[in-house]
Formats: sequence, structure tokens, C-alpha cells
Amino acid sequence: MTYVSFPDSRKMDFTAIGRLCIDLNANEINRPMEETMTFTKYVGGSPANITIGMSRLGMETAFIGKIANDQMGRFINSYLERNGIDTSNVVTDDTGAVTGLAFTEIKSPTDCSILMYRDHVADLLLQSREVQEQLIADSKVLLISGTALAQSPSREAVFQALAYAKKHGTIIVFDLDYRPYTWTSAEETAVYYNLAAEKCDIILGTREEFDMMETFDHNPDHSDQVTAQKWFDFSAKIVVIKHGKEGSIAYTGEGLSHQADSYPARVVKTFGAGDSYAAGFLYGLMQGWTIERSMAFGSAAACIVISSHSCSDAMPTVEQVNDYIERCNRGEITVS
Ligand SMILES: Nc1ncnc2c1ncn2[C@@H]1O[C@H](COP(=O)(O)OP(=O)(O)OP(=O)(O)O)[C@@H](O)[C@H]1O
Ligand SMILES: O=C(O)C[C@@H](O)[C@H](O)C(=O)CO
Repeated sequence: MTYVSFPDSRKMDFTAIGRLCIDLNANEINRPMEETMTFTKYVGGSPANITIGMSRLGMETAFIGKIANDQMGRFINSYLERNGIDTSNVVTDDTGAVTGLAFTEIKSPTDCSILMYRDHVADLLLQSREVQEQLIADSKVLLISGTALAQSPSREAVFQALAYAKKHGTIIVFDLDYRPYTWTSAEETAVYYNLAAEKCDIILGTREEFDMMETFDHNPDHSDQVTAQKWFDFSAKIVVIKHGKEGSIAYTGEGLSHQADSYPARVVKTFGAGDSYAAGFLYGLMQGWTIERSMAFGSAAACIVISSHSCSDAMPTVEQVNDYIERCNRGEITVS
């Protein structure tokens, strides 16, 4: 059964809007950051990672964002281009803003954290008038990510992109991507997240992220079913709630739920799981696969990324994901 009809005959499969940053991932792992001396630089930012993931899976992709006019900004732009991502709507800041940095601490495979440097960052300065309507009209999917809603003018740019997507029938995906830094209060966060989610066809988030959105709602048992049901009264066709190693559950408008277990993984670090899951899941849906198969593909893609040092650079190809699933089925990957 098809739950989402993606528009045909558009030159771009997937366009994302939001943050383009740098990840600096600890080289000396399994220790606190105080004891980490060297880091490897990668392109980062959740929507950037998802777009790189979609491109690795063979999709035609584009990005709408703003980069700093510095070495980091140029590194990001050239990495996107080398990965086949259309950067014609990646704008260069002219106000002296900087590139956001995410230093990752890998204390153990299950104890990871991110130290963010995000003052005066270029990605939050994207303006509504810089969003190209034609690019969204030419795309089957627009993905928005919650962090871009945290401040103006990037907040308005995302709402303008949503308006263009609605106007042109572009399928809208919301990856909640809630990062508390840059937001000022729980109330402000919940209000803007809810306003955006009302307009979206597919919503992906963790239980904790949906809890944040339910600041003003009544869901005392943190029920996934109650969470999902709210969005079917608006535009949603699919709501996915992710539960880390416990897997994920997708709800569809008919009240059906679809469960996916996670695959075993030799975990290096946990971050990047959600981004690779999103890329794999959306790729599957866009191939016309069932929700279960799409979720399984996303779950396997997530395992590949969490078994690697990076997020963006480790995004797998279709062959790598299929190979991972086959190896799991043969019992060759058993460490969980
Ligand atoms: N330890 C794990 N082992 C195997 N699979 C995992 C593990 N952690 C996450 N996954 C897979 O990745 C999917 C998404 O993970 P998770 O729920 O942690 O998302 P997230 O919190 O958005 O990720 P991120 O850490 O990137 O923000 C899960 O549904 C699962 O399939
Ligand atoms: O989202 C960020 O700013 C940091 C990411 O780039 C990092 O790779 C991650 O946490 C992935 O979700």
C-alpha cells in the first residue's frame, strides 16, 4: 500500500533546507574530551547529513542553506558538490558570520555527547527572500529540520520554504532534530515545532523530541499512538517515532502501526543514527517499497553509520545497505 504519492517528473528527488556545519569527531575515542587531542573534520548538520545520505543512495539532491565566507564554508560547499548535491541555493554570508562547529565526545559506544559552538553562525542567517521557489517546485521532497526554526531569519526562511512546497505539491518531511542549544525556552520551541509540523506529510522524531513538542498537550503516558494521531488531523500521512536501539514505529493515517527492530551493530558512536535512518527510510518510500521494508533499510543504514567514525562521510550506498542486511541475515554481525 502507498501512503505518500511523490510527484512525478521533477528533476530533483530531494531538497533539504537548514544547517550546514562542521563535525569535529574525536580521534582518540573511549575517553572524555578533556583527554582528546585530535579531531577529524567532516561536513555535519543533520539536514546536510541526510542530503549526503540521499545522494549516496543515488537520488538527485539539492540543499538550501547559508555558509560562512571562510575556509570552513568553502570546505562544506566543495564537499556537497563532490557528492553530487546541487548547491545553487547555498548562499554565502556577507556579514562575517561563522561556521557552526560540533565537537563530538565519544566516551564509549553508548556514552557520546556533542559540544556545540554556535554563536553568530551563518546557517541561522538564511533569509526568506533567499529561498528559491523554483527549486522547491522542481523537487519531489522538501526536508526541513527543527534546528533551523530556532532563530530568525532562518525561521522565516523555513516557513517560506514550507509555503512554496505547499503551493507546488512538494512532499514535506520534518526531521525534528531538536537540539536545545539556540532555543530560548521550551514554550517557544514547542510552539514553532507544532506550527511547522501541521504542514508536513511525514514527521520523523525520537520519543524525547515528540515529548518536547507535547509541552502543551495531554499525553501523560508518552503514548506513541496518541502522539501520532494528533498529526493525522493536519497534513501527516506517516509519523515515525524512533527508539534508538529498541527500533522504531511508524503510524499511518488509518491507525495502522508498523514496527522495525534494529539490526545488530558494532557501535563506535551513536550520533548520526537518526540521519542515516532518515535517508534510508525516505529512499525506500520513494522507491515505492512498503513501510516495513523502508524502515528496515533505514535501520541498516543507521547501523553502518554508527559503526563508523563519521556521520556524513560514512553514509552508505544501496549496495552497502543491502550487503549489511544480508550479512545480518547470515548471522555474520552479531555484536549488539
Ligand atoms: N545501538 C544501536 N544499535 C543498532 N541500531 C541502532 C542503535 N541506535 C540507533 N539505531 C538505529 O537507528 C535508528 C535511529 O536511532 P535513534 O532513535 O537513536 O535516532 P536519533 O536519536 O535521531 O539519532 P541521533 O543519535 O543521530 O540523533 C533506530 O531506530 C535504530 O534502527
Ligand atoms: O547536527 C549537528 O549539528 C551535529 C551533526 O552534524 C552530527 O553529525 C550529529 O549529531 C548527527 O545527528
